[in-house]
Amino acid sequence: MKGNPWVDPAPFEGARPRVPWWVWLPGWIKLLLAPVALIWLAGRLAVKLVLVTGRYPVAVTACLGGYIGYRQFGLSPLVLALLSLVCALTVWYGLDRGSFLRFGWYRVLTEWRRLTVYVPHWRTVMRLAELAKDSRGREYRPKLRRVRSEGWRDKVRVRMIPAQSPEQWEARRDNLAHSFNARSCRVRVLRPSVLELDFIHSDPLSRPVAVPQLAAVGDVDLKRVVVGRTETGKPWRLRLLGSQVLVVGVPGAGKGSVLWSIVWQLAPAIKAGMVRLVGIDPKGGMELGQCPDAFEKVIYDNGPEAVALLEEIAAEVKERAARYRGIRRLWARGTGEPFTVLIVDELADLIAYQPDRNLRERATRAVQTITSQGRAPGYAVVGLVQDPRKEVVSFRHLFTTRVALRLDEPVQVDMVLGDGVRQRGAAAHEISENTPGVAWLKEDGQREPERARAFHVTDADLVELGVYLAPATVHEFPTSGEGRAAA
Ligand SMILES: Nc1ncnc2c1ncn2[C@@H]1O[C@H](COP(=O)(O)OP(=O)(O)OP(=O)(O)O)[C@@H](O)[C@H]1O
Repeated sequence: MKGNPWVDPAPFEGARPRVPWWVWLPGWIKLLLAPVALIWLAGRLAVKLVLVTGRYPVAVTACLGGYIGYRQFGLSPLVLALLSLVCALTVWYGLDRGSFLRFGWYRVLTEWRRLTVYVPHWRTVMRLAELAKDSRGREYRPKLRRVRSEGWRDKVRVRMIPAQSPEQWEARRDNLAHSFNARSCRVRVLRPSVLELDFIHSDPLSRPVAVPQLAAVGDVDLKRVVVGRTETGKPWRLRLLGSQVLVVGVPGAGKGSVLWSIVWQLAPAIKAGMVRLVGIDPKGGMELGQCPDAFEKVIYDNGPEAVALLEEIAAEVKERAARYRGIRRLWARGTGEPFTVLIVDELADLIAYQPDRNLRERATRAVQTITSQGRAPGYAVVGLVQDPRKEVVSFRHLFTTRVALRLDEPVQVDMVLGDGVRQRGAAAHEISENTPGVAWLKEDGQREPERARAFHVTDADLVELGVYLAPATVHEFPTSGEGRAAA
């Protein structure tokens, strides 16, 4: 026999079976601990049952009610009760659709989506999206908390794992949206380590929002001027008193509708003399010329006249601020002086594209004075811009309310709304061309951006506005002699 027939076996590479620690305890200790373990298990089961009932109240009530009804009364009364329930729900839907959806349908939808979409796929998606982590043989997985469906979106609360940051979730918004069959996903931070994900299924702002009736009396809250509707169905309230507003959007994005929605809502106050509008439209009056009666003064170019108007307002701001000093901190209607809104249709034409350097610098200085000092003495600027580049509006930070309508590039969203706002879901560059007037809004001091659509102010509405604001023509009453002669 040649050589040694013995071959070394390959080293054992299988994982050793992990056995729970209590298996090694002596039998008598196991016996002693058995009742404690049973009580602990029963407690866990009770907690689970409470959680399931809390998460699926409609399903649990329906199943339990159905079962008890069947045991007590039999099948026919149960079918009859079901039919009556369907009739009652139909009547409820017919009488008050809003409350039916909110308190009925969306609750059912919440439970359905939780059960069929989020719970079954949560673990796999977290692992594949690398949002779950393994450390020392233990898996750390983000916890799925409350789910609320509102039809057009699902709000899903999540508890992050230790050492995770919201940015990691923001970087995976698209992955999450596709994994859970949604059109898009937004990430909001609720409190430390708790996030809320919005899974968007449809656009509640796809239809234009009609302007409301013109109010007859002149009581307008200048801190909450309603200029449209937000995607949650609430009014879009724009702050004018104590704020400066910058509206940015590509041509055709609907800047005109934001502008005219503001004027529309201010109309009663303008008529009552509480608000004064001043306008500059460097595009030759294409926009503001549609309803000149709304303005006390309006200039249709970007030349010396427009600059003189800006300087006149800047001087007024300084003069009024000097008078208010030590007396009041913010304009109020009790002062008897009108609140002034300066509307500039294409701000860049005045402060960036103006070829005359002297005029450009004077205009820039005046606009800076009004925006930086006009808050307290009751002056608001509504500046509309197509191009948000830095050199175009170098003092964007002086505008405390920014409105981003449809934009071309993601970087423009950061320029308008500020750094990090796009990551929180404000995708103004993704607004569809088919929904002009839809915008992302951000006010200083408010963390989360909001999505809204301005009222659709049609040409017919502008005619109505013009008639409403036109100075009353006073016809001389015929004297009795003339009256008789005419007769
Ligand atoms: N809120 C809105 N709802 C529905 N349609 C709108 C809305 N706003 C604007 N539109 C429609 O979109 C088109 C472009 O609107 P608009 O002229 O206001 O855009 P713009 O941004 O002012 O454009 P430009 O910069 O060229 O003046 C118009 O046909 C208008 O009817």
